[in-house]
Amino acid sequence: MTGTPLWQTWVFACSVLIIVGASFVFQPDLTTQLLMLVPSVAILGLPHGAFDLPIAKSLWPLNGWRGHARFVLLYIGLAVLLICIWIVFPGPALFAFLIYSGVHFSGDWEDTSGTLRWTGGIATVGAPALFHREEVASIFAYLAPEPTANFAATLLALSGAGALAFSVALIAYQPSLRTRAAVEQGVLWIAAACLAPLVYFIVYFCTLHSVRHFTDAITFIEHKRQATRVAVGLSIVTILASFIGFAIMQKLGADDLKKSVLQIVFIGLAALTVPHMILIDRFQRKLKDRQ
Ligand SMILES: CC1=C(/C=C/C(C)=C/C=C/C(C)=C/C=O)C(C)(C)CCC1
Ligand SMILES: [Fe+2]
Repeated sequence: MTGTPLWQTWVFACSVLIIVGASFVFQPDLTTQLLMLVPSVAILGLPHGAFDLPIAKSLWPLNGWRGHARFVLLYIGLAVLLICIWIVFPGPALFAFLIYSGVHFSGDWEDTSGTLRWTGGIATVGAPALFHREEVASIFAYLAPEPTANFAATLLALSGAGALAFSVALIAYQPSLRTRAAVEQGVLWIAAACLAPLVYFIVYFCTLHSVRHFTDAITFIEHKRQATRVAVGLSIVTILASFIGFAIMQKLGADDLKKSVLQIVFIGLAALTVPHMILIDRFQRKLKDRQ
């Protein structure tokens, strides 16, 4: 976005530096990565989704409680529909989710040249697959049949390689592209290379994507206090629910249960992010029209 504050780049770069430093002494296994993922996304990631209702209000007139209820029902209904679609067609659903996520994340570099915007979008999902293809494939295998999961991870790795080569060439030959976006994407690649895929995702999602969305949303929505209270409340409920869920999971120690909890976390996240992505993309278009 035009006038994106520079402190956001610093927050991201410093977070990556600290986490990469910490990863030399502590390399978490998948269960620990999940234990880190849920509260981090709840504390730093979800608030950007919790602003969706006020954002919707700035886009459409949601009159009275009926208007609000209609929006919430549509939002949750769409998420439930997507969970059903995922259960019936897990393979195509995973592909659609990855493509839509890349498009959504490319919005983080909306104020930059078209090409760097797209290399950034592809890098967000392709970079971890390029360096840790096997690990990404095994996470995807919780979400879709194994051959599809493998294929998706390989395709992501190839797209990541393409995006990396293309952006390096672009930045080398076009000095005008040596912008803040180029620095952020460089940091993103370092994070993806050095960190486990989920840890990389936590750092990118929480300290760049979410911070950027959150700052834009808070600038434009009305009733900031009320919206912030809803966002904090939602995060607290999610944190409590996830801790209780994990405590039960650890106690029971059942392998199948662990798998189903993983599926609930990822498919639930995927389903909730689709109505969020549609809304945010509309919101970003509106912001662009205003400028
Ligand atoms: C599961 C998974 C990945 C993809 C996550 C995605 C695609 C998340 C999208 C979230 C969205 C779109 C949030 C919107 O605000 C990675 C990074 C490849 C690493 C391996 C595990
Ligand atoms: Fe988002």
